[in-house]
Amino acid sequence: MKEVTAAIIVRDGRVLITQRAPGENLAGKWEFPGGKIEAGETPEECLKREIKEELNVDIEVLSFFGQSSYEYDSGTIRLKAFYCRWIAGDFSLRVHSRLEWVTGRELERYDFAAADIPFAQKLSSLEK
Ligand SMILES: Nc1nc2c([nH]c(=O)n2[C@H]2C[C@H](O)[C@@H](COP(=O)(O)OP(=O)(O)OP(=O)(O)O)O2)c(=O)[nH]1
Ligand SMILES: [Mg+2]
Repeated sequence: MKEVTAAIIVRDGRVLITQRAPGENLAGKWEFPGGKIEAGETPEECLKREIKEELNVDIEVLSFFGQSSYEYDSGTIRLKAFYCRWIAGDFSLRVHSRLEWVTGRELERYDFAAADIPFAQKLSSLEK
């Protein structure tokens, strides 16, 4: 099982979502940025490293948001999401094709990776 972390970065009432690039697994799907936990890493360490690698910003990991598992054809993943706060740096796209800051209601319009759908639903219900 792949253990993957995802960042729920909220700023001014909007959450950051990113689109997976062409040629990647799940290309074109939207996700909460993050990646696979490496040996010896805590989920929090993984998330800070991944967000720096992928978006070139520093974050603080605040609290656990939720966990989801999904059996893709490519294998089963367990996704752990954390509320995070941007600390420093300008967002730049290093592995994704797009990023958007969206409200809970707007989340419903995006085609999320299957493992992310429960998170998108939870965020949109928190806003209602
Ligand atoms: N980062 C991330 N991955 C997700 C999400 N939802 C989801 O199904 N995945 C899947 C896609 C991948 O098959 C797997 C690992 O994600 P990844 O491709 O971001 O891993 P990584 O950043 O470590 O990248 P790499 O070193 O393998 O290239 O998890 C999500 O919200 N965030
Ligand atoms: Mg990633």
